[in-house]
Amino acid sequence: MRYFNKILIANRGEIAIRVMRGCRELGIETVAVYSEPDKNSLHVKYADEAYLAGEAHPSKSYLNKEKIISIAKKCGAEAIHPGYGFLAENSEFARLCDEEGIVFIGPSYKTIEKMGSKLGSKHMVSSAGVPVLPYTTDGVRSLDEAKKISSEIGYPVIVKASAGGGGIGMQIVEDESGLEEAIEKGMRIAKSAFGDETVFIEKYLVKPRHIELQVLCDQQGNRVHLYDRECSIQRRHQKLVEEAPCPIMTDELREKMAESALKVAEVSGYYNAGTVEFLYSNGEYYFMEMNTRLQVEHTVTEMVTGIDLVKQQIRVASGEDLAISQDDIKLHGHAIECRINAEDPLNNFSADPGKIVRYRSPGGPGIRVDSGIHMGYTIPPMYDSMISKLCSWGFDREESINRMRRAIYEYVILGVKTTLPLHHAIMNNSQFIEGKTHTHFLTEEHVKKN
Ligand SMILES: Nc1ncc2cc(-c3cccc4ccccc34)c(N3CC[C@@H](N)C3)nc2n1
Ligand SMILES: [Ca+2]
Repeated sequence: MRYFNKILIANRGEIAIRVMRGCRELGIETVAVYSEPDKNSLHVKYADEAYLAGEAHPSKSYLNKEKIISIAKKCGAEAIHPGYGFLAENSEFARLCDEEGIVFIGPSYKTIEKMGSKLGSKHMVSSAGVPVLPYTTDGVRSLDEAKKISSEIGYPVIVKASAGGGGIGMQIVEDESGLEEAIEKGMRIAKSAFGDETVFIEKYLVKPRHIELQVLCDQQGNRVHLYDRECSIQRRHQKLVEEAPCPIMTDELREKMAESALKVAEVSGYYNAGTVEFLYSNGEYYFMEMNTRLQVEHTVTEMVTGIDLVKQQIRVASGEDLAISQDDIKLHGHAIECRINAEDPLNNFSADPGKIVRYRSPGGPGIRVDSGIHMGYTIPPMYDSMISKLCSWGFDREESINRMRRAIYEYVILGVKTTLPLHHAIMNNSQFIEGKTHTHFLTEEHVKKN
């Protein structure tokens, strides 16, 4: 079954190739869009057709909604897959696609808009009984009110941007004396980063774990979950290592979190693939936000369930019923993903673009490499520094760690500095091996000592 004749992939790098692979397996023609510096990149070579979207700066190319839609219309693409980042969670782009009669492969623009507000989505899910941390339901409107609510919540508290993402603008407040400045700073950053200064306050959890549930819904109200992922090893809110399933998950906790995730999908009228993010601490979990896109780390979920999320996205976007029921989805083994970034971990992770002069990717049992690079490729400086995702699957967590160690040893990328040495250290770190990861794992000295 083809679902569509032609799909335009409005992205670049590894995720553009990943989506094109799903299309190719379904016999669907692929259209790439590219910026000037990307004209010789792999995703352009891989596609059946390719069109120049514009200059290097994303606003002129990968974020140029009108240009992308006009290319889709000109080449007869019936649908657009946005990947992640760029326009993936841009409700205006999804609305424009609807208006032009082009299928946006993702949820409705109304759902994207609803879940884009941290405050709005908290209200919606908490009234449906999904656990959330105590928070200022109407955002912060006055300092006095904020002081009153923060003392009720109990310090430490955290100030967050409602329209925000990726932890931008977050301010931790240890006691009331720091509240006013934190609110002012949070509002200023929220205004400049998201054009919306709304901030809210919630209870701050010290060293929580980041556990997220993958959901997949069709347009007829059928919804399934594809289990959990743990993404606690982050640096400046950039995930570095993700794994499935979560190492500390119990059957009881999983059942409750999956039920909550499906409830979030239900009340938000969600369809297509989505991820519900929770923070976990001391046996309790709390809804954080819902990501209305296919995520970078969808790979580990695919490896432990055997389900191709991109092909399922395409299927439900065409209006078909879900082809799988909850009983069809079984967890098998354990998978880990290491994000390989062209950054220097010993120089504050500063980006290190440049030409790849030696490249050999690993392989063998249980290894998956999703990358957009090749020998001789020059990594451009103006895009995200992630150049490859190294994934390993094992019968259990221990085997998946051993295979990841082997793959890191085999992986040769010369010409740019990368995070490979950091991943080597993490995969040999006793705390990680015991599954005791939390969100401040990387900030603690022990990783550097290894
Ligand atoms: N109420 C409350 N308490 C502790 C938190 C701690 C973090 C956090 C901060 C730094 C690294 C993290 C890694 C995994 C999961 C969470 C974090 C956090 N976020 C939100 C955005 C995400 N990238 C990090 N929100 C938090 N919220
Ligand atoms: Ca998010």
